[in-house]
Amino acid sequence: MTQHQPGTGPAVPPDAAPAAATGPALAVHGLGLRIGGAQILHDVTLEVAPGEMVGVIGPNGAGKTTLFNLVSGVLRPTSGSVHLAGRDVTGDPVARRARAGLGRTFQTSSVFPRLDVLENVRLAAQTHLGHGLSVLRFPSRGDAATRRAVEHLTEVGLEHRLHVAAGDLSHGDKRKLEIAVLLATDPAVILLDEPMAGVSSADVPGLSEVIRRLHRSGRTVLMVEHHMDVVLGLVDRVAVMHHGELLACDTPEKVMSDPTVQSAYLGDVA
Ligand SMILES: Nc1ncnc2c1ncn2[C@@H]1O[C@H](COP(=O)(O)OP(=O)(O)OP(=O)(O)O)[C@@H](O)[C@H]1O
Repeated sequence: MTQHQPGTGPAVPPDAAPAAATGPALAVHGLGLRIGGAQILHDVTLEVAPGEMVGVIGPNGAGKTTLFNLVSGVLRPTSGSVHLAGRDVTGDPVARRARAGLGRTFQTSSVFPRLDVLENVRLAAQTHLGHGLSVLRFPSRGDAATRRAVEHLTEVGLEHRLHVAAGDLSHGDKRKLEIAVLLATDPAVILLDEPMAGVSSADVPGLSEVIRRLHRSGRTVLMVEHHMDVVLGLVDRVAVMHHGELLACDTPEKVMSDPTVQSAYLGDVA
């Protein structure tokens, strides 16, 4: 098994924190968000170890997206902190967190539909390597960005679709492409925001396998996903949100046998 070493790519971001050998890759402590009179998120504490995959589940409105937005920097918490590899990034905007190694996919597709599959990933690789964001560069197969793009497209199983327009891919393949785009930026921690959203049931097993491979390659992943069977079959631990709080975080087996969690899903918890 290849162990991914975050930040060892050719272009190490100048403000990237050195990986803490023993500490969590991602830690949120006492995280809260209050908007007006409403406490949207309340005192969430969660740590994700390097190489660990944690799923975040919960009923609609539980606070999963809010947690992701606070971790990625889209929202600023009104209490608590976010640390990446031991570095406090609570006050950092999205771009700075991204440079520090936090990569995120979104619920809605974020690829360039008219560019082909290879170009989409090559652009991300080119930018990460410091070569700028231009489709007008004339890549050759030996080009570092192109090689990197092909490598990541192979990792997600799209190596046979390099010259298909991204807009012509199925939802499942678009999600794989988004993951390849993310990998091209060499993220230390990957946030997957509902990767199965809009994906046909026929595409779910293939996409699940891609996510499983991400995990097996040693990457650190935090994933929000509504498909419980998908989450429970993939992750090391599952965090259950309810009414803006973290109800439980443990192995899938322990969490699913927890009476509080069962009540939350049956709607019994106040
Ligand atoms: N900007 C905001 N202002 C007021 N309320 C908000 C705001 N953002 C989110 N909320 C509320 O906070 C709660 C949590 O929302 P959030 O979108 O995080 O839940 P979720 O678990 O991701 O739900 P879903 O599974 O439906 O996507 C919801 O009740 C939502 O209406």
